[in-house]
Amino acid sequence: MYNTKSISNSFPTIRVYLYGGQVTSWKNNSGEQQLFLSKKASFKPPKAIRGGIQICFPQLGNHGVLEQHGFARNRLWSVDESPPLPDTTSDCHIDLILKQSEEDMKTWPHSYELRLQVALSPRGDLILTSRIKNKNADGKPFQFTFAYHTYFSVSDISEVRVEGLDTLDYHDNLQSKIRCTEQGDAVVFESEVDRIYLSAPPKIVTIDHEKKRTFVLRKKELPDVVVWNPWDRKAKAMPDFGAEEYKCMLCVGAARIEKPITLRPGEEWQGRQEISPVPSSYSSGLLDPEMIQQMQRI
Ligand SMILES: O=P(O)(O)OC[C@H]1O[C@H](O)[C@H](O)[C@@H](O)[C@@H]1O
Repeated sequence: MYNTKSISNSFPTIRVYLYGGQVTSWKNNSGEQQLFLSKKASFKPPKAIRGGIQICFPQLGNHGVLEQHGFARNRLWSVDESPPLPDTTSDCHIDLILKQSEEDMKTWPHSYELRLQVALSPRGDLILTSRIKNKNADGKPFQFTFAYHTYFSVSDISEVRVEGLDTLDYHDNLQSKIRCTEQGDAVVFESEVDRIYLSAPPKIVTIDHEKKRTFVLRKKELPDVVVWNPWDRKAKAMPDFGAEEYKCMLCVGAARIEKPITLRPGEEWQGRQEISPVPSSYSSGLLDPEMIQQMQRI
């Protein structure tokens, strides 16, 4: 079917599908899966693969006239034969590229190159770098939004909290995108959540209390953050998602939505998301000082 590419840095391994340019698996040194992939995921067009890390381009959600989350996640990408040099010290990477198709030109009449580099750092961090270039020959600029829609695997959603988003404004997709302000010192999950946090700091942490694992997400040129869990009712309504699977996943991903990017012909934009899984020992509402020190060192 669709080609997969795997890279391995002795043990941490990553699987990337050419369909969607999507990372569908990321295992750490102990073979533990870091990303959620639905047991009911479809690997066939026109459905995007439910889980992993989806590349949303040139539109996120329904914030535009294109299909939900744009077309990039539903296209067959190619291996990039002339990739740019990696920004990391890693020599362990996969490079993919997506260019416009005749079909896409009907709805988004632009010539572009979207390059994606998926790299594993020497210590096992996952680094995604996207480069988007305007190749229009007619002199026209184009505008787009973008996201790494990242499905983390978690032990139990009720034991998870996301830190780094306190006091920020967000658009609440459950209330017609109205602008709200985060009141809590962390985001916790007791019902459906579907938000876009605006102008978030470059580091966001997702703490899985039960698993004692923290995902430290760092981002560049991607000011916003998508946070989503469908909860039970929506989970049941999605054909490619198990009714109970909402309990073991959480989407937290770097995005650029509020201020779309405009590129003139020849211009290039670059956006990056880096995830470091670190052990955490979070208990009773207080951060363990050892963990704070460890996170400061990262
Ligand atoms: O079902 P999908 O098209 O993959 O979208 C899954 C989710 O993605 C984002 O987080 C949106 O904010 C949600 O509204 C949407 O339900």
